Amino acid sequence: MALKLYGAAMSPCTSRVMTCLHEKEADFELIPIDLFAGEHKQLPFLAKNPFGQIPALEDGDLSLFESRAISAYVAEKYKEAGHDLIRCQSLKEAAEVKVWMEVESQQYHPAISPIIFQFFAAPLQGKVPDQAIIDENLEKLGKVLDVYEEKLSRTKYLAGDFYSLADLFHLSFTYYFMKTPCANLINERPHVKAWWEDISSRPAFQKVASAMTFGEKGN
Ligand SMILES: N[C@@H](CCC(=O)N[C@@H](CSO)C(=O)NCC(=O)O)C(=O)O
Repeated sequence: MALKLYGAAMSPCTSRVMTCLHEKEADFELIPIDLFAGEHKQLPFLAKNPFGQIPALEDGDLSLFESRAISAYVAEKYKEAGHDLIRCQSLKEAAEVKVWMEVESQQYHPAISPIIFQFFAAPLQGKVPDQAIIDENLEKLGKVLDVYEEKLSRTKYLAGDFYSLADLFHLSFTYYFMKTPCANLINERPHVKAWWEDISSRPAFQKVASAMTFGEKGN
């Protein structure tokens, strides 16, 4: 039975889950939730995520929210299909994947998401991007990327010489980041730039990126 993913194709958190579903060749249906109409802040959606944020996933009687947890569930459920994202054959490799999934959530995301908000969400609320917030978070993100540059000079991907869920977690917010005037923060770091070009060219993400139209005409 097809999984039901409630969200919006342009939303980076929904795109994170869709990328994982495509890597696992899982059958799913995207059920649009209209953020602009505030559908995510009302029932029935609130019964799927009490925090009123997309995405949420339903798999039979199982209902999940939090894009990273949903992605980890999908990667585990479909571990025999598509690309191995969690390295469950190797305790050590799986542990490295867990480290870098946390690094994305605890170090990378808190620095990059305010920048994405300023460039893509604030204008939708009639505000101009706040340069002080952008600059403060660019400095934080630069420090995180310095760590990535060193690690990626030793391994092709973050957890090792294999693409994993840890790399995948970075795709959707970084995709929008590369559309801002700050893209040089990635491009001026050669190993990070090569990593980004490699992971963002994967077919599973290319399928998702074509619908990630935040900030384009009419959105
Ligand atoms: N930690 C959660 C964050 C979800 C989120 O911010 N969702 C956004 C859209 S994706 O950028 C959202 O629902 N924004 C509307 C709102 O917060 O009201 C996750 O990873 O699923």
